[in-house]
Amino acid sequence: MADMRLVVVGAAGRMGRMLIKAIHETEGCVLSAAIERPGAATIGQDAGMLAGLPPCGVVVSDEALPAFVEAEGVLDFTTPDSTVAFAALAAQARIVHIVGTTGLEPQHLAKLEAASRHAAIVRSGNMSLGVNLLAALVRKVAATLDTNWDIEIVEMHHRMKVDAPSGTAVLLGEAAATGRAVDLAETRVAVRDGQTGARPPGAIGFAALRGGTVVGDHKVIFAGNGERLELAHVAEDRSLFTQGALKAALWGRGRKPGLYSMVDVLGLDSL
Ligand SMILES: NC(=O)C1=CN([C@@H]2O[C@H](COP(=O)(O)OP(=O)(O)OC[C@H]3O[C@@H](n4cnc5c(N)ncnc54)[C@H](OP(=O)(O)O)[C@@H]3O)[C@@H](O)[C@H]2O)C=CC1
Ligand SMILES: O=C(O)C1=N[C@H](C(=O)O)C[C@H](O)C1
Repeated sequence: MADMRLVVVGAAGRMGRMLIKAIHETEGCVLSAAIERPGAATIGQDAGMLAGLPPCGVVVSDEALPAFVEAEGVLDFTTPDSTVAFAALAAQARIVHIVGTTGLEPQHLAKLEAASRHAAIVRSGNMSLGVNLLAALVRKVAATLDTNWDIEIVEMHHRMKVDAPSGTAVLLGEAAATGRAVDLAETRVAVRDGQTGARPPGAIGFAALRGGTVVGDHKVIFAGNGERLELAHVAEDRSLFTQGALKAALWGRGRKPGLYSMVDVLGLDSL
C-alpha cells in the first residue's frame, strides 16, 4: 500500500514541528502539506527545515482545503475554533481528522460530532497509551469506592499552555464520573478561591499548575477517611503524543465516518 499522505495543521507549533519530524521517521506515512494561519511568519518556509530536518520540498502554506483534497489525513493540534473549521474542511474532503487540540467547549464538540457524519475523526485529550490506561484504572477505582472518597485531579504543564484544566485532566475526570455513574458537568469543581465553603459531597475537583517546561504531569487522588490512593502519569517527552497521533491516523485510514477516541485506536474498550 502507498504511504498515507498526511497534512499537519499548526505546523509551526510545538506539536506541529514534532509531528513533521515524526512523519519523516515513521514508515507508512508521508508529509503532503504543512498549514499555518494566514499571515504567519513561517508561510513559504520549508516544512522539513522548520522541524530541524533537511529540506523536504513541502512549503508551509495557508491554503487548507486544496491540501486536504490531495491528502488522506490531517493531524490537528491547534486551537478549538481552528479545529472546528478544519473539521468542516476534512469532512468536505472525506479525510481522517486526528484532533489533539484541547480546551474544546460543548459548542465545538457539537460541530465535531456533525463533521464526523462525513469523515472519521479521532479525538483525544491525550494520545499516549499510558494516560488512556490510567483512565481505565480511574474508572474502575471510582466505580469501586463510594463518595466518602473525594476525587481530586491535579495537573502541571509548561508556562505556555493556554487552557485549563488540561484536556487530559478532563479526560480523567470523565473516566471518574463514568465510574461513579454521574455527569462530570454537574460534579466538577475547577476553580476555588476565597470563602469556598466545605467541599460538596461527590464533587470531582481539579487543580492546574503552570510553570517551566513541564511536558505534562497528572495525578488522580482518591482521598478517603484516614487513607489516600494516588494514581499518576508523567509525560517525559512530546514524542509520546506524536506517536499516538500517527498510530491514530494509520488506524483511521479507510475507516467509516464516525467519532472515535484513542480507546478505539489502542483497543482498550474491553478494560
Ligand atoms: N491530545 C494530546 O495528546 C496533546 C494535545 N495538545 C494540545 O495541542 C494544542 C496545541 O499545542 P501546542 O503545539 O503546544 O501549541 P502551539 O501554540 O505551540 O501550536 C499551535 C499552532 O497552531 C497554529 N494555529 C492556530 N490557529 C491556526 C489556524 N487557524 N490555521 C493554522 N494554524 C493555526 C498556531 O499558530 P499561531 O502561533 O500563529 O497562533 C501554532 O503554530 C493545545 O490545545 C494542546 O493542549 C498538546 C500536546 C498533546
Ligand atoms: O498543552 C500541552 O502541552 C498538552 N496538552 C494536552 C492536555 O491538555 O492534556 C496533553 C498533554 O498533557 C500536553
